Amino acid sequence: MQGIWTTARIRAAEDRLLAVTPDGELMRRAAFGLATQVSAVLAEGAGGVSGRRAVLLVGSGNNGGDALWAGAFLRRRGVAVTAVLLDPAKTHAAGLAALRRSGGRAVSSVDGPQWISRADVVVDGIVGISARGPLRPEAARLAGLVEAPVVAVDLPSGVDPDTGAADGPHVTATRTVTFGALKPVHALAPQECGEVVLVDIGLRPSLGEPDLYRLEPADIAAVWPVPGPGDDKYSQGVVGIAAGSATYPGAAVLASGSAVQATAGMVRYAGHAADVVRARWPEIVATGSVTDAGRVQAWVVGPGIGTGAEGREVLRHILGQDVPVCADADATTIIAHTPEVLDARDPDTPLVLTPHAGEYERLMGRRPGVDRVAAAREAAAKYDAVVLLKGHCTVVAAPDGRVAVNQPHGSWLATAGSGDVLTGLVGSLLAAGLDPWLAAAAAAQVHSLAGALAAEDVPTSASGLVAAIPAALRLIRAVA
Ligand SMILES: NC(=O)C1=CN([C@@H]2O[C@H](COP(=O)(O)OP(=O)(O)OC[C@H]3O[C@@H](n4cnc5c(N)ncnc54)[C@H](O)[C@@H]3O)[C@@H](O)[C@H]2O)[C@@H](O)CC1
Ligand SMILES: [K+]
Repeated sequence: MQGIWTTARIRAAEDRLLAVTPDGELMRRAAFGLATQVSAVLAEGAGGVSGRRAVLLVGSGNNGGDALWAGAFLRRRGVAVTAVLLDPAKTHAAGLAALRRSGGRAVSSVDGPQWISRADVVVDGIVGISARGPLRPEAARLAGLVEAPVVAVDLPSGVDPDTGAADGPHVTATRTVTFGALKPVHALAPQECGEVVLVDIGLRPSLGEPDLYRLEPADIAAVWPVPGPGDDKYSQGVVGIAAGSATYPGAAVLASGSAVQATAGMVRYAGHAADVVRARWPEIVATGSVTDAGRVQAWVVGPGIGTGAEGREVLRHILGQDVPVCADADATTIIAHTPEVLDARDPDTPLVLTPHAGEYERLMGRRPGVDRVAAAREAAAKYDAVVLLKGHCTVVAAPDGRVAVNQPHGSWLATAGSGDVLTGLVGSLLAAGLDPWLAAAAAAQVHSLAGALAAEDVPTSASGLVAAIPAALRLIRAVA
């Protein structure tokens, strides 16, 4: 699993490492890695390195120092380097001296525009992990003039390092070069960061346990259930799907189909869309009611069941079965409006909730806000459940504090019925006995990958998503 650390933890680790490292050594390592990446962007975008023009946007902190030192390294490779100093009196002195010694130029922000307009690459050293809030007006004005590819130092300035919030003027980078460890911004603001490159500066041993995680293909491949020689249809876990209605059978077909595609075990369906489900997926054992569905190892409940008395009874029955439950869509609304249905649940039985922002508001009485990690954690604690908070970057929080952030593959999942597919994936993994946090996080990753594969650069549908699940799993197993 890829670890991610909050800036407070990073700074504490940096302090420990700085105390045992020669002066300036960490910044030198960071700047060298940065210069290598700027050269690569020049080579790709401007067809070469020597003779190309780099402009550094330099703020008052060490982030600007990194940019200046990188500028000195770039000079050695024949790059024409101009530093635009946003706050000349507070510029990192050693970095500026190094740049000047190497033959680089420094100008004030008044002269910035003429250099920015001719740049082949712009290096964003405005602010790093110590800053909060959007770009100040002068930096925002200069950043707004940039047309060349941008390499962000540590993070795109103006984006919040710990929440990824980009709710004011900010830099949007082609590539972000970060040092020592990934910070939350890199997982939570992928569009602003562009490609993220991690430069090792020797920080890892000082860091301790991560604050957040991102599953890598190998993590998913390691836990995704595949049948072994001793398996039969029951031994791999049977998932029950309580979804859809006679009028709206779509949710039932999508959630059930997703479960069929995800794992090799058995899928049972219970509800008013049994005929439609059976016709679309003949391998499913379908009945009209949850009370005669037969034994399952996990339940998916909610999409399209309605929020009235019948839906409430279905949910209450399922929560009382002592098997893991993924409660989605209408089930979330029922829980929000009549939390006493949760009394039917044995507290030791895993529950996964999968709210989008609107359902989150119903559950918690407030919008998730900019700190989506904190929002998911709070809901997980309140409901003693794994909470999968949907969004461009899905956040999965467990009641024990573990948080995973999903890496999106485009925005193809913004399509009707996409959530039903995700629920089916979560349910089939719960039935296979996965840890519920891992099940939700792995399902979210496979879901977004399936979306990208189904779309292939043109919009897809939820049905396309269901069809692409095997391809997503094949790809994950291939790259793991
Ligand atoms: N500490 C270390 O060991 C290392 C730090 N490194 C670099 O140092 C950076 C952190 O440096 P600093 O702690 O000096 O902080 P920053 O470079 O993030 O700059 C903070 C400064 O920016 C100003 N500022 C705050 N908010 C602002 C805003 N919204 N707009 C404009 N200016 C604002 C403040 O005056 C503050 O002095 C990292 O991001 C990384 O780039 C790297 O060199 C690796 C090693
Ligand atoms: K920056």
